[in-house]
Amino acid sequence: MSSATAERPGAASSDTPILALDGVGKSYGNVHALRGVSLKVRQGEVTCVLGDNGAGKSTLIKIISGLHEHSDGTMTLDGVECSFPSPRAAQASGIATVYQDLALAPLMSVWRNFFLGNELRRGPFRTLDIAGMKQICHDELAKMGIVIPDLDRPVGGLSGGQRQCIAIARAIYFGARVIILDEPTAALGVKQSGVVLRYIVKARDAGLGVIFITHNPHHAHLVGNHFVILKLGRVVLDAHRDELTLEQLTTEMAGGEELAELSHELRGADPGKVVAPAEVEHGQVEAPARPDEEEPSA
Ligand SMILES: Nc1ncnc2c1ncn2[C@@H]1O[C@H](COP(=O)(O)OP(=O)(O)OP(=O)(O)O)[C@@H](O)[C@H]1O
Repeated sequence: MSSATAERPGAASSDTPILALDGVGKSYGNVHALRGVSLKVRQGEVTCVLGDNGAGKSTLIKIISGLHEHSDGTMTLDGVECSFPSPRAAQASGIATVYQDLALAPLMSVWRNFFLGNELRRGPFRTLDIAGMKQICHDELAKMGIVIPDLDRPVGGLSGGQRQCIAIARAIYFGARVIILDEPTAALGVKQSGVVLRYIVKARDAGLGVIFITHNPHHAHLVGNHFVILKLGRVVLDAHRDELTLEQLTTEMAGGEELAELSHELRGADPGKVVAPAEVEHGQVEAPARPDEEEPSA
């Protein structure tokens, strides 16, 4: 397995995915967090990775972003086998990760955050090029349709959606080709989620390969080109947009046939009361006994 830092991958044919995982597994001791996961990320597409708690989404992000190495399978970048020994190596290969906590400094201004750790300097004394940074920050945000009237404002005073967009714009400006978004809409209301979803579409249309990690099939279906559902570390669904309706995606996410069967059972047990599957799933009500399990009456 070659290191991504050792050589920049060569020219790839247009239908080669930017990033591909083939049979990737990851074990922590005897816990198999991921097993046989295959995934293709293409330029100008949004690949949605959905899954419940413990499905393996964070582990997948960690492998692609260079925090953890995979135990099995292969990962290729532009068709060349690779692994990322560190987040810096992944970044150098054009893979940027925007985590939920965003790695933004809330008390610093918008433009300072945009350049955090990559400040522009000029002149013999290498002084900060403040005017240059503000101009670039303004232009880059404007290019993606983000209007923030005062770039000197602390980032902490902006809405969650705006903060997400700044973190995404920053990653794109600093050369990302693949951008991993870790549940970017999870903590947002409907309106703010809309801001971020529009921005995901802009990143896609700018030619990036977007990996959108989410619990929310509605958000995924609005922007996704293809959908992968993880369950207990395995891929249980991999489908393109034209193969899958929102209803099918929602059903698959909710547990698919298992949940339908349970719902059917519960209705059968007491036709007068329809128990929502979600109530059972969240332990709010106990599943009643199946009619065929009931004690025979005396
Ligand atoms: N460092 C670790 N050591 C041991 N087990 C781990 C470790 N990290 C994750 N796991 C296990 O691997 C499985 C997948 O976890 P992971 O965090 O990737 O899931 P997830 O889909 O991101 O879940 P969530 O949405 O709750 O964050 C879980 O069973 C988890 O307990």
